[in-house]
Amino acid sequence: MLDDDEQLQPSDAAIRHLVRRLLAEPDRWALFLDIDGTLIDLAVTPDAIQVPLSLTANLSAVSSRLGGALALVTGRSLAYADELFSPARFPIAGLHGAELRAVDGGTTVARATPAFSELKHRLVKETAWMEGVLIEDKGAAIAAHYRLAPALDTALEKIMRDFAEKAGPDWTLQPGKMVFEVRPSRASKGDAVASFLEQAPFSGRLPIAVGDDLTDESMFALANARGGQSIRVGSLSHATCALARASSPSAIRTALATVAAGEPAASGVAAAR
Ligand SMILES: O=P(O)(O)OC[C@H]1O[C@H](O[C@H]2O[C@H](CO)[C@@H](O)[C@H](O)[C@H]2O)[C@H](O)[C@@H](O)[C@@H]1O
Ligand SMILES: [Mg+2]
Repeated sequence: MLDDDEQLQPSDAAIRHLVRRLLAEPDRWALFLDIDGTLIDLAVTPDAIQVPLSLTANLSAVSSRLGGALALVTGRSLAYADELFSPARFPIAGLHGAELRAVDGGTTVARATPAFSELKHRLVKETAWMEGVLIEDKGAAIAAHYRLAPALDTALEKIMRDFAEKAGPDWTLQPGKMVFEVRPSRASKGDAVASFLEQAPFSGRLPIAVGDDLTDESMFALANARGGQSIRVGSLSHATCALARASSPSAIRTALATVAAGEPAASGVAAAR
C-alpha cells in the first residue's frame, strides 16, 4: 500500500479551479469518477494496482460533502471495483456502464450467455501461444491485455475483433490502454451517468466526469451536453472531447483530499469553464 504526497502540477489549473467550485457550491455538482488511470495509477497487470491508503476515506468524505452525489464509473466488474474500496460502498457502474448499482441499492446486472462463455473458453485457447498476453474474464465482458507483450497488439486486435463479431450485436469491441475488451453493447459509461442523473441526489446537479481513456469519452460528451465539466487525466493518447486536463491520478487524488479536508486549493487558478 502507498500513500500520496504529490502536489498539483502547474498544468493542473483546471483541477484547482474545480476544487474551488466543489468547495464553494457542493450542492451544485455531481462527480463521476473513472478508476484505473484516474483514481489509481496504472500498473503492469490488472491485479497489481495499489489503492492509496487515504483514497477510500477521501472519496467517502467528498461524497458526504456533495450530499452523496459521487459515483464510480468503471470498466472493471462492479464486484471487483466494490472490493477495492471496501468497506465503503459508492453508487457504481461497472463493465463500462452495463452493470449499475444505484443509490437506493437497485442493481442492474450483466450476465454472460452460454454462447459468450463458450467464446471466452475458445479465446483462452486461441491466445495461449501469445506470451505476455493476459486474459481478464469479467463475466459478461472479457479483456485481453498486451501491456507485457506490446508487439502482439495487431495480432490480438484481429483476434478480439473476430471475437466481438462472433459474439453478435449484444457485445462490442472496446479498445483501451494496452487492452482490447469485448463488453456488453447495451450501455456505455455515458448511459450510466445519464441514468444516475435521473435519481436523487444526482438529479438537478451538473455532472463532472473524470476519466483517462477512450471508454470515458461517452461520459465526457454527456457531461458537456448537460452543461457540466469533463476532465481527461494523463497524457493524451487519442483525441478527446474533454474540456479540461489533469496531469495524473495523483493530481486527482490531491484534489479529492483537498475537497475532503474542506480547504481551498492553492491560488493561481486559470478559468476552466
Ligand atoms: O474504466 P476504468 O476504471 O479505467 O477501467 C478500465 C480497465 O482498467 C483495467 O485495465 C487497465 O488498468 C490495468 C491496471 O493498471 C492495466 O494493467 C491495463 O493495461 C489497463 O488497460 C482493467 O483491467 C480493465 O478490466 C478495465 O476495463
Ligand atoms: Mg480509466
